[in-house]
Amino acid sequence: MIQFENVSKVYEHNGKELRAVDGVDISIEKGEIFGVIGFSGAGKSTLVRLVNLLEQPSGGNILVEEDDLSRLSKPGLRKMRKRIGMIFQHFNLLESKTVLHNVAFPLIISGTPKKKIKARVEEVLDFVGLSDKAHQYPEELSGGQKQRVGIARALVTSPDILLCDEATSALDPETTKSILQLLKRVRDEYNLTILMITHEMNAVREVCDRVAVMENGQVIEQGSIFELFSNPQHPTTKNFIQSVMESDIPPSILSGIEERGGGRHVYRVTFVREKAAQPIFSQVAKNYQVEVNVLFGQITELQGIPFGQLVVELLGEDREIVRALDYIQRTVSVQEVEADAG
Ligand SMILES: Nc1ncnc2c1ncn2[C@@H]1O[C@H](COP(=O)(O)OP(=O)(O)OP(=O)(O)O)[C@@H](O)[C@H]1O
Repeated sequence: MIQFENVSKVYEHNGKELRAVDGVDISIEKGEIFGVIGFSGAGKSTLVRLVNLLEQPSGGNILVEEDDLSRLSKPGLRKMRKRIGMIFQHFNLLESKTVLHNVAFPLIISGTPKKKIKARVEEVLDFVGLSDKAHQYPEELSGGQKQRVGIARALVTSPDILLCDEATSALDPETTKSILQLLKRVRDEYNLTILMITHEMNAVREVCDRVAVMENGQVIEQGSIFELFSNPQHPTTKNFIQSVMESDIPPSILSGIEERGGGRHVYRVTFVREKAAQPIFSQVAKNYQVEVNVLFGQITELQGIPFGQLVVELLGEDREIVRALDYIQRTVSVQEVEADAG
């Protein structure tokens, strides 16, 4: 549906070249919610501006289905703009206009007949749950309600792509959740393709099917949410995941390990899929002369798949521990924990 092929965007800055987007290859399927995550300055907004036709790439191609965005004729551009809706971090609503007028605005400027506008605005306001706010003004709404107006306005022209630029970054966690759920409904009921730019891993984890991690204009890693969370490769990806997974061992537990002799038999065990439910440790305790002391951990779900990490200490004779470890490693991934590394 949206294809980035070796896309670059170079700016001149103080006589120097700045590669805001640098050789990006991403392929987004129709009906997919695709996240692009990165710290400030990674190039995410530039990437969005290339899709919403505000800027031209310096190199490479962006295809929307069969259309190459840099080769569109003027009528082609107008048509493409209608196919792309956008929502923003600060909502970008017209403060002096009612909710109804804000949502109707894209149809008014495209010369849609009044009757059609009324019916379509009613429909999308109902979809976002704001039918009763149609005659209120933005300043009378909460942040979440304003973003709902933003979503209704983006949907009113029936686009098939929705671009979300930090759409939940100005909202509290509860409101964020409800907006993300609404975006999921947008995808499910209208079969839109959603490109979501964010620096919040929680938002990505909540709704995205796949994600690309950007740094210095480049995609450093991409894959399904499950792949990235269960087996991140790049330190920046690991950082983002740690921000939501609390995989760091708390200092009090680390110092306890140190006191007991430096973490020789402390391991981080990662469970995925059905293995999270397997009673591995009770088997270990039963079959080997080893006690299992669970120090820290959490089990969660990613895209409906169980995923967990436990930090365990194995107590017993060295020889038995080696045998027990061998058994554990046959089923799940095990990594030794250094007391000072976590
Ligand atoms: N019009 C421009 N002219 C010159 N440099 C630019 C321009 N737009 C962006 N940049 C630079 O390109 C790099 C990427 O910026 P971009 O805004 O795309 O990053 P971002 O990941 O969206 O960050 P943020 O979340 O802070 O907006 C930055 O170094 C930025 O300073």
